[in-house]
Amino acid sequence: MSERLERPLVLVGCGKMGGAMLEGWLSSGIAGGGVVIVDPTGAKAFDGRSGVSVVADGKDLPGDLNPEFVVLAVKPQQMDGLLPDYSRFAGPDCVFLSIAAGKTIDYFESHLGREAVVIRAMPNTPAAIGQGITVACPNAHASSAQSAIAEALLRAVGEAVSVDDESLIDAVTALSGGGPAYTFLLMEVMAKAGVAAGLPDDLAARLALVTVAGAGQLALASDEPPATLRENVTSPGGTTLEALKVLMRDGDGLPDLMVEAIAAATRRSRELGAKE
Ligand SMILES: NC(=O)C1=CN([C@@H]2O[C@H](COP(=O)(O)OP(=O)(O)OC[C@H]3O[C@@H](n4cnc5c(N)ncnc54)[C@H](O)[C@@H]3O)[C@@H](O)[C@H]2O)C=CC1
Ligand SMILES: O=C(O)[C@@H]1CCC=N1
Repeated sequence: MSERLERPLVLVGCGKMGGAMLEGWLSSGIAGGGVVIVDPTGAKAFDGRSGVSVVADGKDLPGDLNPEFVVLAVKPQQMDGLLPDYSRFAGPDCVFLSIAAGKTIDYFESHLGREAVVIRAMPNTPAAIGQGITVACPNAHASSAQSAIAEALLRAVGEAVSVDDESLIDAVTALSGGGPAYTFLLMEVMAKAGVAAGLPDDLAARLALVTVAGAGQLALASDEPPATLRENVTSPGGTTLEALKVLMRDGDGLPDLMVEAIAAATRRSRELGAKE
């Protein structure tokens, strides 16, 4: 990887998502200027790691700190209260990279100053094992060099896609941001259905877990689209077809349910953005 930060990266919020991304950045060595974590919990999993320091509050950051990136990874509802502590960094040399659901570029510009360099991104938790996917949208102030470093940061934890149309990020949040939860739910309900069909709990849980994970790996490794891979499992007159008749039923089947679910999450992302 050629892009590397030379000045500090400040990570504001080191919870599930911020921590997952930080793990990838530390193992890739991309944060060449060191990392300062701001988290009231003390980020115990990272405190003491090479190149990492931790403070409990943005007000405790050194006065002469000159970060290259400030990554905002707190809950959207916490953002209003803490942004004033970071507005002093806003300017052409510092990128604010937000992963908060709903919070728009305009929101950050209005709190940090219209000149702030802002990139709104939406990652997902498989970032913890380097298999996430993030979609990012930069504002007009982000230079190509800054966008390239942001992309390198995101690639350190999986795939990264850049879009110019920010309005796409709400649906991205619904699809891939929350997507791991839907997949884990699939594992849970498949296991429960297996138990209902007579399998012991442990065996059903293992079958559901390895089947969903294996199917995902197969889909990633294959040149065929998921629909073809599905058809490959579905023997004419066989067992899978009977299950799919239920799952793909018009009106109350999985396709209609998923459209409704993704629409609900997209709507919620827009609502979170609308709240100041
Ligand atoms: N969990 C997920 O799957 C994803 C979450 N996100 C976004 O990431 C953000 C964080 O979500 P999670 O990591 O799930 O939440 P989390 O609750 O695990 O992490 C939030 C962290 O912020 C810390 N925090 C609270 N107040 C703070 C303050 N004033 N200054 C600094 N740190 C503070 C908390 O101690 C906690 O460690 C949210 O905005 C969410 O929309 C985005 C994509 C996926
Ligand atoms: O549920 C949420 O609001 C966050 C955004 C995507 C995944 N988790």
